[in-house]
This record gives sequence, structure tokens and C-alpha cells, in this order.
Amino acid sequence: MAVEKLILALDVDTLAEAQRLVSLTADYVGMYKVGMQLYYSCGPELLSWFRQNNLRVFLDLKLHDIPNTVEQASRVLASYGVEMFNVHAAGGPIMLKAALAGAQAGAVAGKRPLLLAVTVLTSFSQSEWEATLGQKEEIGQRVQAWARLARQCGLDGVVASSRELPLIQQACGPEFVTVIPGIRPLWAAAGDQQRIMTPAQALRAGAHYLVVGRPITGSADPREAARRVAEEMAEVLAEGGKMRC
Ligand SMILES: O=C(O)c1cc(=O)[nH]c(=O)n1[C@@H]1O[C@H](COP(=O)(O)O)[C@@H](O)[C@H]1O
Repeated sequence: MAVEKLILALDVDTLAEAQRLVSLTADYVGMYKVGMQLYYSCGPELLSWFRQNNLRVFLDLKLHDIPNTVEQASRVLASYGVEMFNVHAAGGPIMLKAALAGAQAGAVAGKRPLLLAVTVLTSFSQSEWEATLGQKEEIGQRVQAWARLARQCGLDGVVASSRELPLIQQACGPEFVTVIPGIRPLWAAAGDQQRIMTPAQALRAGAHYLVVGRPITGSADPREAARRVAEEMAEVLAEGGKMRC
């Protein structure tokens, strides 16, 4: 059965390849992420295929520009009827509020997408963050500050690594949506991801959604890889269900 909290990152070049991955994984995956690679390659028309097939989409284009540009782009993205999309928290409060206004203006049938703020990319380690960007603070502190800012600006949640979940929850409460990439089952290679956790660890830490890409899409058997991730998640979710009873 599909795990609603599992988002598969369709980082491929063509709609045909995306469709192949969807047909292999639809039994296990709750939502699909369309990111820069697929969107820039195919254009917005590809989203109509997802709409026609009632597939939920996280449109990951990470907007970051002056407020007016982000507001107008957000209006356009919201009009595609996607479930969620994202902007960079580093754009600051005026840009974040402009993104929200744009999302509201583009809402389809009165329903706007969830708007998420990307915090510190999961590909940064603390040492690289300090050495290459000259940052002085802990990544966790920056993520927490940006999560708090996003919430104050009316956004629905953040994209962050699972390691920062306690700090985000402390600042923003348990309802603030957390979308967590940098997910690596024990059997998958980390690649360029630095701040990682397994699906089970991330769910136990309280993540609302997990984003998984290459461990599934780069596998020789994407269907089996998706099944294994979904099974690991379902076990933890079942534990949570028992605890609540
Ligand atoms: O916004 C994102 O989705 C995102 C933010 C982030 O900090 N780290 C991150 O990996 N992502 C995206 O999540 C996906 C992770 O893919 P894999 O590393 O292949 O599992 C990619 O499509 C990234 O673009």
C-alpha cells in the first residue's frame, strides 16, 4: 500500500522516464517531486499528465529572487494545482510574504498549495558550511531561525534535514510541516548528501514527509527499492499507531 508520507524525487530528463518510474512505484509512493531537472527539460506542460492521473506533486523549484518576481512566479506555480512548492528562506521575510501572496493569488478553486521554505541544503556538512561559505553559526541554529521566520511569515513548513527536526519542532510546534530529504536507507550510498538519516530514524524524529530520490530511481530495481523504503516507513508508522492506542 502507498505510504502517504513518501515523496519520490523524479530527477530524470524526460516525461517518459518519469512515467516509467511512476508506474513502477505507484503502489508504494504517496507523492512525486518534480524538480529543476525534469521541469526545465519538459516545461510546465508535463504537470498536466500528473493532474490527469490524480498524482500529488511537490514542485521543487526553490524560488529565490526579489519579492515581486517571486510573488508573480509563485502565482503561476500555484495555478498548476500542485500540492506543495518551495522558496529559499534566505530570500528573507519580504520575499517569503510575497511568495505567500502569490500562492494565494494563484490558488485553484480556493485551494492554494502548501508553501515551504528551504533552509540549509542537506548537502552541507557543518565543516563545509563554515569553510566554503564563511558561516560562523551551527547549521541547526540557522535552520531553526529560518523555520521560525518562515512560520512568522505565514508559510506552512520547511525543507530541512532530519537532524534539525527537534529544533524546528521546538520553535514552530508539531503541526508545522517538515519535508525531509537526505534520506538514506542503510543499503543506499550517501552520494552528495551530508546530513542524512534512514527512513525509520527520520520518521521517529517526527518528519511529516520524506523525500527519496536516487536510492529508488538509481536502483537496478526501482519497484523493489520503493517497496523496501515503504515497508521500513510503514513499520515505524504502525509503531506510532500502536503507541497512540
Ligand atoms: O528542496 C529539496 O527538495 C531539497 C532540499 C535539500 O536541502 N536537499 C535535497 O536533497 N533536496 C532535494 O531532494 C532530492 C533528494 O534526492 P536524493 O539525494 O537522490 O535522495 C533532490 O531532488 C534534491 O533536489
